[in-house]
Amino acid sequence: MREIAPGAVHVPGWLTLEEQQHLVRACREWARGPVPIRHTALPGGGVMSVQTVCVGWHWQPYRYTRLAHDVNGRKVADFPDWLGELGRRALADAYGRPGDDYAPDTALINFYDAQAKMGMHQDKDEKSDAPVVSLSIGDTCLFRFGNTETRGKPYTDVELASGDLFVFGGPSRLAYHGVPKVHPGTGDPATGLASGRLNITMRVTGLR
Ligand SMILES: O=C(O)CCC(=O)C(=O)O
Ligand SMILES: [Fe+2]
Repeated sequence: MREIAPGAVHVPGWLTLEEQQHLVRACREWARGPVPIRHTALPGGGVMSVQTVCVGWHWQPYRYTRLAHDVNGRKVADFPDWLGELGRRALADAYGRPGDDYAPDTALINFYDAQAKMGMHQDKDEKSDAPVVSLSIGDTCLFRFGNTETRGKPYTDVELASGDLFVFGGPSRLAYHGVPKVHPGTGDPATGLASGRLNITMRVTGLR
């Protein structure tokens, strides 16, 4: 366990292999629908290189909706209780305090192939300051965790490997972060993911 910045904690190897396998199966199911995984279209006309599917609430730049207007208009899958339970355990382990009051209501599941990246951004479309819980499975990536003021330095580069937990909340909740690189072929196919990287972030939207 390492504190990267105040409120930002990296816990390597947090998920068991069985938990990773369970998450891979769940993500594969969500990727099929009711709202299929897609490269999110950006307002400027571009598309994201990662592929994303959401549960609980659908995220499209730059808001959450119940219906996926930018995909097929359908309602995304419900946020399952077991995922919230995993989120509470993650928070408790990362922060060393009870996570009982943490009630994530959305998860974004990102799939990165060998070329995919994510630019420096803030997770700021949530109307709650509750922490973000991030789980990684598959290929290791370079995760860049910065500051709340600018996309640039100072930042800390962290390698996120399969099974790693990263939590950011408190003074780090609005820190810029991104994924400049995925290291292809570094994941263990025993997770059920033959190639690429999965990242699952749980959040509290603050919406109802
Ligand atoms: O893939 C990651 O580790 C980060 C994903 C992320 O920042 C996001 O979905 O907002
Ligand atoms: Fe993010």
